[in-house]
Amino acid sequence: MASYSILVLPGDGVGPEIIPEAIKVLDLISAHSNVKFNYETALMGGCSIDKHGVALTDEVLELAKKSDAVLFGSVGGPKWGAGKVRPEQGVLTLRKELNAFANLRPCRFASKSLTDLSPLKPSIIEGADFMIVRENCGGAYFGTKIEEDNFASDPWQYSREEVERVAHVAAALALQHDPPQQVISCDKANVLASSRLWRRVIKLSHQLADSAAMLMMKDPRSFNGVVLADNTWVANNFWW
Ligand SMILES: CC(C)[C@H](C(=O)O)[C@@H](O)C(=O)O
Repeated sequence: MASYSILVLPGDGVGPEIIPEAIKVLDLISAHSNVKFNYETALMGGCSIDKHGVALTDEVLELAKKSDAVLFGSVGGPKWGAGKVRPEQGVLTLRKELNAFANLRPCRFASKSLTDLSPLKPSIIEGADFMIVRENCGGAYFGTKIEEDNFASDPWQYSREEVERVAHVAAALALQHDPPQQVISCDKANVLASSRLWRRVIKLSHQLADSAAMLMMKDPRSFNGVVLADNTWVANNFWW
């Protein structure tokens, strides 16, 4: 029987509520297959700040590196604010240190009965089924920041290699379907140099992010397939 170690980081807020449900699903998979999961639980985020003064301790980072997978809930909350030590530092460090450069965010309804819960009308949202592939280790989140009293900067940078590797993930997902699904790359190439690099590297169909966001609300089914976007506001704001 194959056995995998999973580091469980429930985090803050809704995390401790949803993670036990996710573990029930994993246990069910385990009960019906030849796979066994071994869980170890640790702190990350605001709960770690409360106990250790940092969002992610070196010990937990080491555990994450040694594990086969990390199951993470959520971090942050008004209690911790946006001071020098922030819960979000935990998840950003994990993404970078584990090189988790492709963040998959599905947009689909597991059951038709759930469409009534959407803020969009069922007639608009029914049948929407796309996967947002968010680049997860670059862009303005990770450039070397300058933070002074009267000046601040977050360089929004990408290398060709960073764009290529996430584009390969998007393409691999699209190619799992027969015929292959469309891949739409969303950017701000009318303003950002880094977006124009994306367009030079990725020869696909492109959409400006602002019009894409509007179309996603108006006609989400037209995005069915794979939607690729960079790490910063583009993909983060598509997540609804
Ligand atoms: C917790 C935070 C750093 C994170 C992000 O902005 O990437 C979250 O909002 C998300 O979208 O996964």
